[in-house]
Amino acid sequence: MNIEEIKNPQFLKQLNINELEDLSQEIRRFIMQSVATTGGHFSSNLGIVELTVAMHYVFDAPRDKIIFDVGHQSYVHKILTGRAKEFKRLRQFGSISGFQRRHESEYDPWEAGHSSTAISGAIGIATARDLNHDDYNVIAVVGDAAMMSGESFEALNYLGSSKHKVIVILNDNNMSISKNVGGFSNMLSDIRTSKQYKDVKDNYTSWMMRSKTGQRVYDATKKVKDKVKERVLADSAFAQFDLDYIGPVNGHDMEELIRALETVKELDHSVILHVITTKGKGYPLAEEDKSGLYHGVGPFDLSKGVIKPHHLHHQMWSEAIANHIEYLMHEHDDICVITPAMIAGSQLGDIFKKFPARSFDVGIAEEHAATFAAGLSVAGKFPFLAVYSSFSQRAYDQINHDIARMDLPCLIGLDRAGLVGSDGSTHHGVFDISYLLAIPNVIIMAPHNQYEAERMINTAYTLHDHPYVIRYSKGMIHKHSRHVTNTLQVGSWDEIVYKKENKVTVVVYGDHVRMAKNVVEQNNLPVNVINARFIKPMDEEMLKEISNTHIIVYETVMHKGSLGSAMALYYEEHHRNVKMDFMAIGDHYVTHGDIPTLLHIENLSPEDLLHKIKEALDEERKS
Ligand SMILES: Cc1ncc(C[n+]2csc(CCOP(=O)(O)OP(=O)(O)O)c2C)c(N)n1
Ligand SMILES: CC(=O)[C@@H](O)[C@H](O)COP(=O)(O)O
Ligand SMILES: [Mg+2]
Repeated sequence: MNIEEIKNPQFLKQLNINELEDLSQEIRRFIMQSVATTGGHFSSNLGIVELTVAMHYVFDAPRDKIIFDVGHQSYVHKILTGRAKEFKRLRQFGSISGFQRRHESEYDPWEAGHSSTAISGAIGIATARDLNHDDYNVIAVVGDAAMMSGESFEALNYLGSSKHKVIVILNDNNMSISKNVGGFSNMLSDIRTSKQYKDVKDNYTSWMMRSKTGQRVYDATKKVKDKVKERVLADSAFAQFDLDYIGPVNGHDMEELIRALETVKELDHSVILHVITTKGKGYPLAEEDKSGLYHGVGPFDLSKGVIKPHHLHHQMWSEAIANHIEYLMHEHDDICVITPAMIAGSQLGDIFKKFPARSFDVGIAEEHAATFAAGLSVAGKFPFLAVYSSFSQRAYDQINHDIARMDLPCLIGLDRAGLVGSDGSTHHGVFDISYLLAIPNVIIMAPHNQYEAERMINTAYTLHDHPYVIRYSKGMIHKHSRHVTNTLQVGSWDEIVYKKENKVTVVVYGDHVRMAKNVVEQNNLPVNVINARFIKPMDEEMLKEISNTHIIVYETVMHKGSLGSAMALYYEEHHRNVKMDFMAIGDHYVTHGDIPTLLHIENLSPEDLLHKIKEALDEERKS
């Protein structure tokens, strides 16, 4: 069959088990070839092929609502719902997102990108369904790592007492991006491997095979399961939530999956269906991957596998920051490192190998990560919390209430700050300055090169006086092997280009310092470039010095709550009438795509900055 010709999943209901299995293999091959060409989320989608085909065989989307938690594993769903042709331009500007998006399809009733929202959303939809006296099914497909995040537990707790039926499918591949962590994960492993469960599963599965209807199977096996529940499941989380549980079911056995889905479809109450899958199924290198190398991939050669590009002279910001933290950890044993499930993305692998006693992966639990850091700090440790800017939004109150209010010495590394590109609106790190500026005691830093980053980290550790935030993008920077040990004056800005007679000043920070310097120097413009490397506190001397020039503040964050807005407030409070232009993101979400294109559509390209500078120069000439 030509996968790209699939318009909707209705055809599945005419297929027999063998045909469904053959189709699954074709879809798996399509995903391998397509994602290895464009990049995207690879192993999660390879592992969920049969489950997604079986769901669309048993349920009737779009009337039945199928929600994928996070949504990075919804490629099979998108292929079955008429979007296969778009995979040539997956996650590119103007084409389909890598997550469920409601504007894309009626088959996407929900959308996400951040983890652990599916069950809460599903309960809301199911409640509305019953209030409207409607009767469709609501299915939330949740990965084992997403299941272990706070919001999932809040929702499960509520679901146990709610009369609005939701089918929760736990897609358990025992992997987060890298190895899953935590007590809950260990409990799932016990279920997955317990002898009692193996016996029941084998018998249960054969009972299910013989049955004609799911309900009879369910009734027939209920007694056995209650027995098993007493022995194996009694202490399992699901039993504690007073939620019914069915499984574990082999997530690559089409017949078993269909039987199980038909059973849960007929039940008159909420249920957790536990499905065991293999992340990366069908591509051995991905199946064996425990480090997250095949979770999110760039384009790669399937015959060779993902080869981590060795950046001889360049490195990602994450690497530069992690390398310097590691360098300090050798010297100072009070430094601890925390990550909420992003060891690979935050390049912390070496630190976890070298300092296992002082490195903590807390799973998808940004709230816990931040307050855990606060606890370490009050007890005399110096925590480095590495967290993506957009994921840190989950920990707003913990940073505010547990860290800043107690004014605890620590360092928060906000990775993926600014526009991230293909992950799109849920992942752009464009809100952190807005949410941090209002929080007292927090010091916000944005380095423009490795040396400045290392000096900032040294400053935070040496002064040991406040919570410091250092924000850096997904971009690459020049790699220096030598580490620096000196510090910076907190709140000091830096004159990259400065002449007293210049009438226009560009204020930038982070990656954009180099861009602005290039624009000014390549066009030979009489314009100052100021590196506002401390977003908070600002450099008040510098603010006064440039206040008689025409100031252009350029940043790739939301304008509301930006550095520019803080500067305008400062000048207003100090009764200085200053000409200011603001180049930042307006009151909307930025879609997915390559960064140059996104900058262009946001009027934030280097060309846009050049145009703004020329306008300001003209205005100054005329005045
Ligand atoms: C709040 C939040 N934190 C972190 C992430 C990054 N993230 C995306 S997928 C993922 C792992 C998901 O594992 P699981 O739920 O088991 O799904 P699988 O990929 O194994 O199918 C993580 C940590 C996120 N999307 N949202
Ligand atoms: C789905 C998800 O949230 C993560 O996989 C994220 O896409 C990782 O982003 P990076 O690729 O920037 O590490
Ligand atoms: Mg998983």
